[in-house]
Amino acid sequence: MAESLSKPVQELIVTGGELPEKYIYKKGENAATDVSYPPIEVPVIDLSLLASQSTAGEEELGKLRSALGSCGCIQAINHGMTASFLDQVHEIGKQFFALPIDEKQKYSRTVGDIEGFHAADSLLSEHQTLDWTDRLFITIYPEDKINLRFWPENPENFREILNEYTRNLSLMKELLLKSMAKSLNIEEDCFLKQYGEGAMMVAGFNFYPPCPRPDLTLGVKPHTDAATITFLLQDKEVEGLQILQDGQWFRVPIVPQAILINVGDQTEIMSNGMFKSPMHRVVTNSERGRLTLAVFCHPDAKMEIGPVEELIDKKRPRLYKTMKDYVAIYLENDQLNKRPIDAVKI
Ligand SMILES: O=C(O)CCC(=O)C(=O)O
Ligand SMILES: [Fe+2]
Repeated sequence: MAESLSKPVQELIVTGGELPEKYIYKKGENAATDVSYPPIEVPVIDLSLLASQSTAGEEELGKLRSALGSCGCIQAINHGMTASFLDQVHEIGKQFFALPIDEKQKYSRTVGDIEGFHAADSLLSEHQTLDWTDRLFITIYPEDKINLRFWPENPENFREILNEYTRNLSLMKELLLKSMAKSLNIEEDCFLKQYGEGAMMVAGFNFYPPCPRPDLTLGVKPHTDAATITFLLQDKEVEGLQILQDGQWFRVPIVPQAILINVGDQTEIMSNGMFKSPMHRVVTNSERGRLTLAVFCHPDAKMEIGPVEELIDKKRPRLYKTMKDYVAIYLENDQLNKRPIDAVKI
């Protein structure tokens, strides 16, 4: 079936609580029928300590290693951004989705594009269940890959705030990738070396409108991220993210002013499985809209990525192949409903 773009969820008119069929998870699938999932305690990491040479710094590296090797995510604090700045980042997303549809559609994705405003899924197969979310997807780094045609001019400060946020995340990305390597006792540039000149950061603003039947839908279906790492600015007031651990779903509580950072498939590959790319999903709720901003970091698609040699030995044989453009492999397998990382396992 050829790709066809679906209607923004915000524009669906739901009468009498009847959802369009293609948003409904059939019984026995993964519908979120219970909102009282247990919380998962995501380790809180103080980024200002990671850079220090002190004992506290060493301890923080140990915490980082154990967190990324188990649940695959951390809540990062002391990242250098103020609470009011993070509120502004959140606000530009909220204001964009509150615009009339005609205004948002000026930035619409067209068939074949990756960037732009769109309903989260475009229908690729007749059997696919659609996510209850609308998205604005834009490349934010490096400058020469930015396509301003997809960058809203409304709200007025959108571009300025997003650029400032990008500058902060670029620094955090470097600190984290170095700290991750240091925590494994390997040379600190090991992961960064696989990045190359054309490394990219892509921002996905997700808006989840209230849904009259949270028991039948998902905001985002279960997936792992293709990225090396993902920075997630959660909604300050509305929960929704869940992580799968040992076959059970846990909700991720909101930690005010923290940035949730999770490992993506490309870090699981480069670390030869030492760090885990967590399976996660988003549930919907009937009362309040939810706005999040996920920023995905990707190495240059032309670079070869693969397990770092120092992390391969007799006890820990190589788990993944070496490849170029993992994102393309990811998309291809995801569309076939296959778990992408399995395609590059040895
Ligand atoms: O909105 C969220 O909490 C998570 C979104 C997500 O998993 C994604 O965009 O990949
Ligand atoms: Fe994700």
